[in-house]
Amino acid sequence: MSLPTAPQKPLILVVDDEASARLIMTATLEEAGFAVIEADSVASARAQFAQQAPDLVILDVILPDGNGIALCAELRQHPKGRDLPIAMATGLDDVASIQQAFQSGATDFITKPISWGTLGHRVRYLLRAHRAFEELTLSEHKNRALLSALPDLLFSLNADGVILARLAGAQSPHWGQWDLQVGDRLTERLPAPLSSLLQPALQLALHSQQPQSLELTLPRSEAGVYWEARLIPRNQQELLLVVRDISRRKRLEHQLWLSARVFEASNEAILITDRDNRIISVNPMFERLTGFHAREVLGQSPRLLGAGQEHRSLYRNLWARLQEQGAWQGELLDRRKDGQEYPVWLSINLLRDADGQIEYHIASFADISERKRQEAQIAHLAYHDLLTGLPNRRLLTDRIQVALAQAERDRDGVAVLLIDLDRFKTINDSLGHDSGDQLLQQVGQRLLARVRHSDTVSRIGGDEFVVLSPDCGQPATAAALAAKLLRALAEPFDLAGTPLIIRASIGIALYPENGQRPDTLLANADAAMYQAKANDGNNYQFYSPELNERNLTRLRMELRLRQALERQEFVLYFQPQVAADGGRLVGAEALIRWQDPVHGLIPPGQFIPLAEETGLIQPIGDWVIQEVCRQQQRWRAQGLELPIAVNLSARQFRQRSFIDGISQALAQTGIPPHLVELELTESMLMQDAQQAAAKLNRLKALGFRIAVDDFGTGFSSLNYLRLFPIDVLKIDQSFVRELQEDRAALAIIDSIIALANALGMNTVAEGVETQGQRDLLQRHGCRTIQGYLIAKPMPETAFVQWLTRYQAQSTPA
Ligand SMILES: Nc1nc2c(ncn2[C@@H]2O[C@@H]3COP(=O)(O)O[C@H]4[C@@H](O)[C@H](n5cnc6c(=O)[nH]c(N)nc65)O[C@@H]4COP(=O)(O)O[C@H]3[C@H]2O)c(=O)[nH]1
Repeated sequence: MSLPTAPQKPLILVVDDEASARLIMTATLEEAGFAVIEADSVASARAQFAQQAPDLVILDVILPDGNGIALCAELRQHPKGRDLPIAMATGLDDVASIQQAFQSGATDFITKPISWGTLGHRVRYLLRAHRAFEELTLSEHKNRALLSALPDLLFSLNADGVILARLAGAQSPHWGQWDLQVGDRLTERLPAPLSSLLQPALQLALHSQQPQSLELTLPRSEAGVYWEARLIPRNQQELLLVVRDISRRKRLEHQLWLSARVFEASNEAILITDRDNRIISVNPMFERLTGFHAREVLGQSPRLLGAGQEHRSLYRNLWARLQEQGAWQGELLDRRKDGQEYPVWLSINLLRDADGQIEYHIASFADISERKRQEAQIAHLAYHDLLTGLPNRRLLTDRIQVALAQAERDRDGVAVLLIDLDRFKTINDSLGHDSGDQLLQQVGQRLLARVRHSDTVSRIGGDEFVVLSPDCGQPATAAALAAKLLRALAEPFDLAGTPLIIRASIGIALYPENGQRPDTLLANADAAMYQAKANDGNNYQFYSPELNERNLTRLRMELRLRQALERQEFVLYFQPQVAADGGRLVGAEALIRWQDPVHGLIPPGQFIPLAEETGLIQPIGDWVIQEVCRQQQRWRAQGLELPIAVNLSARQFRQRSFIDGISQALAQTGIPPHLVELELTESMLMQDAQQAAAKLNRLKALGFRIAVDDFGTGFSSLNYLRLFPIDVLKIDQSFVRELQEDRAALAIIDSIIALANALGMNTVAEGVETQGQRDLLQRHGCRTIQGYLIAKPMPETAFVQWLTRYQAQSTPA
C-alpha cells in the first residue's frame, strides 16, 4: 500500500535578468503556494525548461542574451511547451511587445510594474484557465473519437433539408454512392423512395420538436438493405439526422419470424425440452397430434407421450446416440391423450451451450400410421394379385423356391399345376369385364377350398392360376389333384344370379423330373397346359420334353412374326369374285401371305392364329387395311374401280379405335368406303351381339360394305342376324365342296340363299372349283362365286394380267 502523497505545487519558471525582480517574484509566488525556479538568461531558461518541465513560464521581454518573445516562440515549438501557459512581462505601454508576444504564442501578459498583490491570483487564474482548456481539448478529442467511431451517419440539416455538416459516420457503401456534401439538399440527392419518406418526417420533427424515427429501404432493395433514420430537432431551424444500417437486425428479425412461422406451421409436432428434459415449448401440431394442450405438458417429461411398450434397450441406445452424435432418428410407438396408440417417426437434436453442456433437446415427430399402412399395402400388392388377393407370380416363385429346397432335403417331389380357363375370353367379352372379374375371384376361392393348407393357390395373370403342391411328387397324386380341381371348376358358378359353367385345362410339371427351378417348372407346366387346350380343353396333361419342343417352335414363330412386321415381309394376294351368271368381275378378296426370306411364302392359316393369340394381329390387320387402300389408289389411278373384301380378326374388330383407324386410312388415301368390304365371321358377331351391332351400324353409316365369312359353320341366331346391317353372306367352302355329293349340303346352301334373299343380302360362294359346282350354285340362285375355277389368289401384277386376259376372253370380239 502506498502512502498518499502531498499534492505537488505547480512549478513556475521565472525568467528575468534583474535579480531583484526575480527575488520579489519568487518570494511572492512561493508565498502564494507555488514552487519557483529561476533563469536570468535565454540560455539558462532553455536549460531549466528542458530539465524541470515547469507548469507555467513568466518571461521578461528583454534578456541579456536574447529576446523573451523569440524564446516564447521557441518554447512553443518544444513538445512540452505547445500548450504551456506563458505569460510575457511587458511594460504597460509596450503595445508593440504585447502584440508580438501574442503572435509568438504567449498566453497572457503581465504589465510592469508588477502588481505583487495580485500576481499570485493572476498565475493561479492562468493555470486554472490552462487546465480548463486542456480538459476541453481532451473532451473535444474524446467527442471526435466517439463520433468517428460511430457506425451511424450523422448530419446536421436545416429546415429545408440542406446538409449543414456531416458530423459522423463512415459513409455507408450505399449512402456513399449518392455523394452527399455539405450544402446539398438531402431530398434532391437521395433516390425518390427515400426522400419522399424523409421529407414529411423532417417537417414533422421540426414542427413538433419531437424526434422522428422511420425505416427506409429501396424498392426491391439490393441485397435487402434497410436503414433506420432518426430526425432529432435541435431548434426550430436545425435538426440532426442519424442514419443507421439496420439490415443485419432486419435479417435476424426476419429469420426469427420465419423460424417462428416454421415452428407454428410445421406439419410435424415439435417439442423442446430443457437440459433436465422437461418440456418447455410445443407447437400447435403437437397439440393436434397428441391431443394434449400445451399447458398440460409444459414442465413434464416427454415420457408421458410414449405408449410404454418400447424395449428399454431402445431408449438406452437413443440416449447413447444422442450424447455421442447430438442427434437420433427412429420409430417409436406413442400414445395420444385419449389412449390411442400410434407409430411416430421421431428426430431428436441436442443444442449445447458455449461450454458444451446440453441446453435443449429439440424433438420433431410425425404420425406414420398412414405411411405404414400404405407400406404394408404396397408390400401386399407387390406379392398379391389385386383382383383375387391370391399370391402373385413373385410370391409364387418364392414359395416354389422354398418348396424345392425343402423337397431336396426330404428327397421328396413338388407338383406345379397351371390352370387356364377354357374360352375365358369369350365369357369375358360376352358377359362383360365385371362378370369376368367375379368369375376369376370365384375360381380363386374354389381352388383355395379344394387344396391343402400347405398348398399355394396363385393367380399369375389373366385367367391363369397355379397350384403349388409341395410333397406331391408322385404323378398319381398330382393327377388326382388335377382331376379334383377340374371337377371343382366344372360345378356351375353363380355370377349375380346368372349360372355359368366353365371348363379348364391343366398342365402339370413335377419336380425334380420336369425342372429344378421355379421358372422352368412354370414354363413346362404352361407347355403342358397348351397341350391340354389342344386336346379340346377340360383335361389335364403332364409335361413331356416333346411338348417343350412344340412350345419353343411357337415362341420362335412369334419372334419371327414380329420381325416380319418390322421388315415388311407381308404381301397381299387378290382373288377375284365374279357374277355367277355371265362372269362379270364384281370384286376381289384380299388375302394375306407372309413372304418369309427363308421358308418362302407362308399361308395365313399358319400364322394368323398365332398372331391372334399374341395380339400381333392388330398391327398386322392395320397394315392390311392400309395396304388395301394403297392398292385401291394405284388401281383407281389406272381406271380400275373394284370393291375389295378384307378379312377382319376378332381382336382387330374389338379394338376401340378400329373405326377411327379404318376411317383415317381411307380418308388419307381418298378411297370411298363402298370400295371396301369388311368380312367378319359369325362368331365375331355373336360374341357380343349388342356391341357388334352398334359397331357395324356405325361402319355401315360410314358407307362400308359388310360381309359374313364362312357362313353356315357357326351358330348364328337367325333372330340376331336381322339386327346386323349385312350386305353379303359368304357360303363356306365346305358346303360348296360337298354340294354335288351331299344333298344336305345343297339344302343348307339353299336355305342360306333364301335367307339372304329374304333379308336383301347378296351371296358369295367360296371355294368353287368345278364348273358343275358353279352351274348348280347359279341354278340355286347364288349370285357371286369365288374359287380356283375362276382364279387362285394372285399377287397384284398377276391379278392385273389375269384381269386383262379375263376381260379379253369374256368380251365378244
Ligand atoms: N381349296 C380351295 N381353297 C380356296 C379356293 N378359293 C379360295 N380358297 C382359299 O380359301 C380361303 C378363303 O379365305 P377365308 O375363308 O376368308 O379364310 C382366310 C381368312 O380367314 C384368313 N385370312 C387371310 N387373309 C387374312 C387377313 O388379311 N386378315 C385376317 N384376319 N385373316 C386373313 O386366312 C384364311 C385362309 O386364307 P387362305 O389360305 O388365303 O385361303 C383362302 C383362299 O386361298 C378354292 O377354290 N379351293
